[in-house]
Amino acid sequence: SLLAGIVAGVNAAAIPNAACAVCAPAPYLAQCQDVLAGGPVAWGAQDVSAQPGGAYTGEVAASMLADFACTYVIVGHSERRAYHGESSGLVAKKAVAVLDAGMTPIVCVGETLAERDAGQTVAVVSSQLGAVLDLVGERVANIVVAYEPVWAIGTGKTATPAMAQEVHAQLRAQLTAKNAVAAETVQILYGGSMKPDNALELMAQPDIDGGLIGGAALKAADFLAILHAAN
Ligand SMILES: O=C[C@H](O)COP(=O)(O)O
Repeated sequence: SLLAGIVAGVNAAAIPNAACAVCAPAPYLAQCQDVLAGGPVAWGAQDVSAQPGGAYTGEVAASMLADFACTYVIVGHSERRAYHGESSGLVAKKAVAVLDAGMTPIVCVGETLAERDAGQTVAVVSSQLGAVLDLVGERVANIVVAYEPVWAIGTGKTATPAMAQEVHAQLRAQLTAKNAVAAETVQILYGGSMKPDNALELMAQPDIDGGLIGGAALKAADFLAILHAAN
């Protein structure tokens, strides 16, 4: 019913200047394909194996996600890094696996509260993004970056637009140093308690190109309100 609500809302009103996708847990991707194929809402996965194939029981290879016509795959979400011990090196391998399978990785970076308080925000996110940039090479144009301060995820605490823009500008500069042409079009999303009432101000920032929405995406009306803010 969530997918149907999103599709109905996207079809009901013109949203010419924004695009959206739903990234679902792997068991629901067939359902995403059934409901969303041929429509304006793309879909993708929340994680992937770094291995392209082989005997890795329980893992979901990028080729399997491609079988369900995923456009996007989130890699390096802070919950994967924190609860599953994923290193930036592993996240980079996952990004490459996604690209190799013809999909777009959404590469998440972000600092913890302790890291921010220690003045390490830029060093942390630069290191996380740098590991990916080192491995994807000239395919940097085909990635999406998501800045998600860990302390803002699911907490109701949102980075102020100025705080978020500061980090986004830093990430843009890092992308520019890698490939100036690609950096102009790589989307940098903000995630962390983005809601209908703060989305417009966040996305008005010059280097915030959209949102990676968690809790607010679980209500179609809120997701659609954020999409209209993006538009
Ligand atoms: O992937 C989404 C992020 O974890 C943001 O979650 P949130 O909007 O519930 O804070």
